[in-house]
Amino acid sequence: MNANIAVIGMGVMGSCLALNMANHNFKVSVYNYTPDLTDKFIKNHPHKNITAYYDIQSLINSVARPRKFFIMVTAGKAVDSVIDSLLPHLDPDDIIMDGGNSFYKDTQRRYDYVTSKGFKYFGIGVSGGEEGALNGPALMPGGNAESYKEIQPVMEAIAAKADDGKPCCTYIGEDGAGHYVKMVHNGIEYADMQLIAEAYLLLKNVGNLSNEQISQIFHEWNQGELSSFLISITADILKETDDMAEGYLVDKILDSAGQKGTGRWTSIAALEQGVNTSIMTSACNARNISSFYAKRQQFADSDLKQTLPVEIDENFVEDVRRSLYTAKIAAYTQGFELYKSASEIHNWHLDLGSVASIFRAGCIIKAKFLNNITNAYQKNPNLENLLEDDFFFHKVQENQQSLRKTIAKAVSFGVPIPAFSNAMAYIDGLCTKTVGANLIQAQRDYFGAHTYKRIDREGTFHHQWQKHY
Ligand SMILES: NC(=O)C1=CN([C@@H]2O[C@H](COP(=O)(O)OP(=O)(O)OC[C@H]3O[C@@H](n4cnc5c(N)ncnc54)[C@H](OP(=O)(O)O)[C@@H]3O)[C@@H](O)[C@H]2O)C=CC1
Ligand SMILES: O=C(CO)[C@H](O)[C@H](O)COP(=O)(O)O
Repeated sequence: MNANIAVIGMGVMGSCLALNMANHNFKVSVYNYTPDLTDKFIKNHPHKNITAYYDIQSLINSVARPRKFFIMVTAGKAVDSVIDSLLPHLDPDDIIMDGGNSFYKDTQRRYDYVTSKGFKYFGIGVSGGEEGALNGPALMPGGNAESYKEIQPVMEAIAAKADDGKPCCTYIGEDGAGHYVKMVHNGIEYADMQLIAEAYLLLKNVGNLSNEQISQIFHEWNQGELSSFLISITADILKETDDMAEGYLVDKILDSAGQKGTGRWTSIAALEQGVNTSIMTSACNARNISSFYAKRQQFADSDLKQTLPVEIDENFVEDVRRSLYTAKIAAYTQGFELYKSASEIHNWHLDLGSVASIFRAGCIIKAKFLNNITNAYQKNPNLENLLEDDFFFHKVQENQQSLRKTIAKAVSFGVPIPAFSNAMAYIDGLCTKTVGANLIQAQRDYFGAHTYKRIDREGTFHHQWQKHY
């Protein structure tokens, strides 16, 4: 068979992507380094456009030139190992693609390595989970620009389609750009999920609402400006009854969340770049503190926490909704600031409007709201901060009092809401002329002669600080 493409890695994502390609009439060769997974896949999903191979040489021989290999294996050493197994057998201009959640610096290294051998390399961000991989994910390809035309037909065919029919796939930029964009997508995903979890906690613990009531609230929110995949699945999750015992499943799930690393990488990249992604970082930290489950139970049983009474008025649920929307705007603003900074540092020329537009369908953070972000960057591709766009400026102006009220109630009641709080602190930090950094400058100059800058004249100065006490 002269296949159009080979998919390597028959795990959850690789097998679904292979089926998606085959369903779009591409001839697909599939391979997994352990044969059992390949056998299982072929047995469960026989398809006229899919052929399985059990040795790498036969797999390579089966693909039409320039050959295209889509690797979908566990991120890390497995990717290097698959690349090394391919390289000795390739012809010039053959293309290796890595669709896993690889760290973008690994992708930059692999891009240089594979390109130096005369072949082409793409790091492709894939989002949408199992369902997206099968029926249409959002795809973020980064790599050799001149070879993009070779992979574009298959990528655009399998990608999700937004409401305007456009594929949720666009060439992102050179080397690690695609994986960088996916990494920050996941950072935003962490923030979105944490904000939703905080809204849930407030409705449950402060509002004293039942799972059924909260599910209905999320379902209603999903009909309006908060409409998104994550809000819709939250409404479903809260309504789900346990299949092993009485009651709701969500109440039986351990209150402790793990993480594979992409959210943490986003925060580290942001700190390296000097960009504030406090809402994403607070989401990572919230997962961290959730994992100290036993310690939290111990402290909760002590009377260390002292709270204040809270009055709930009839606007409480609407205030939580407005808080969630405002904080979500702040989280995306931080994410897109990070993209802008990375684009300048790495010379990627990221088209932020296109990035927002490919998140409109297929991916985990897909949301109605992404149309507004796309519009903002279409109006002004050089927008420095999303809050400078009229739409977002007015939304934050209209809704922020709700966020202030909600945070005050949560703090009084002792409900931890780090993402909401960081969103407010970010907005206030941006909108405040004096943030206390004059004192920080003075302290640095006092203890380390680091010098300081003045408001009334150019230059840097050092002062002989006196001990007054
Ligand atoms: N699941 C999701 O929702 C999403 C996942 N991703 C990313 O996609 C990638 C794959 O994820 P997923 O399909 O969920 O993971 P799975 O665990 O289902 O599959 C992993 C695959 O990698 C193979 N593999 C593991 N080690 C090696 C190795 N040393 N050499 C060759 N192949 C190896 C496995 O083969 P075997 O089982 O035989 O060891 C299997 O085919 C990851 O990078 C993940 O982060 C991206 C977006 C969404
Ligand atoms: O990439 C994804 C979705 O976009 C994956 O689901 C990702 O693995 C989720 O990250 P984590 O396990 O750290 O929550």
